[in-house]
Amino acid sequence: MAINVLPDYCSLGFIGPGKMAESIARGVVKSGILPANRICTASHRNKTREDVFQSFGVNIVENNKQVVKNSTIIFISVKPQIVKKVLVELKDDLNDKILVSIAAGIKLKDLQELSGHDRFIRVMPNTPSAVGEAASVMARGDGLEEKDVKYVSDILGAVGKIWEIEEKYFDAVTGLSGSGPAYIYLAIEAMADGAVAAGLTRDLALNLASQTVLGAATMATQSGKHPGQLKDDVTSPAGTTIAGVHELEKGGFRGILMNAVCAAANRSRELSS
Ligand SMILES: NC(=O)C1=CN([C@@H]2O[C@H](COP(=O)(O)OP(=O)(O)OC[C@H]3O[C@@H](n4cnc5c(N)ncnc54)[C@H](OP(=O)(O)O)[C@@H]3O)[C@@H](O)[C@H]2O)C=CC1
Ligand SMILES: O=C(O)[C@@H]1CCC=N1
Repeated sequence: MAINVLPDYCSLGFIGPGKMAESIARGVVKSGILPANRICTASHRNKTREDVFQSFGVNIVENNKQVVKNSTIIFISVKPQIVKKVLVELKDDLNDKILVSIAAGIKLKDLQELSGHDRFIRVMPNTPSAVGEAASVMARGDGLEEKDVKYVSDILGAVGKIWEIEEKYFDAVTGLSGSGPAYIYLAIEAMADGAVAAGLTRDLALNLASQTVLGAATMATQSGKHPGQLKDDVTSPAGTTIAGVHELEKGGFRGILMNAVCAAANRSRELSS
């Protein structure tokens, strides 16, 4: 897919040099939509985070206010509990900047009220942004021009897939795609553990488990078949797979995954109250 390179006057800043900011910044640089020298963040307390961002060319500036000054598009990438503090701190410097909040649970209405700024887009990304495979959603605030939304959409489109949705669905999305990579990492680790128990080396087991998840996800997105059909295609009568599926069903695998998504969605709801 061709990437729309952002215009020269666009630059990107991250308030909060954490894991999610790093994933987006890495994906952006990898995609070529914006060079690393037009991205900045400020280190907070941890020098290691500074080193991580600098290792792929991102500028480290003195403080959050400097991030705002240097950037046309600013990602608020601190923990939800810190959002209020940074917005109050930056309130007087925001002017015509485009703000993007990725904080779980914090509503557009509150972001706008806390900052006195209405050019806000709320996004729920996920960490596969780092490798160009994010699943992100966005909802726009009141004061944005169409071109502002397009810049943000182009950035998120460069690091994966992006859907614009109604804000009321954000908690469910957070429980699914925001938190979901962690569920899958657990599954990869556990499948590899099973294979190690069955005699494989750890290295081969992890490689096979990861590639199996990648292959299955690619089938689910590209084959046009329902996941139930894809599962049926793997399960031969009286074969190995149905024996494994039976164990998963006895353990309540599907119910557990549903509960995990609902629990994370509920936690997102709690963060907004
Ligand atoms: N991780 C994920 O997969 C996803 C996260 N999100 C959202 O992204 C946001 C960040 O999460 P995540 O990256 O995991 O968290 P991290 O803890 O990795 O990142 C938060 C960063 O903000 C820094 N920070 C704290 N206070 C300030 C401050 N006053 N000014 C500037 N920086 C500050 C922290 O520094 P220090 O540690 O030194 O305090 C840390 O580097 C959250 O709101 C989360 O809901 C959304 C989708 C997915
Ligand atoms: O765990 C969290 O709160 C964040 C939001 C979604 C993924 N990570």
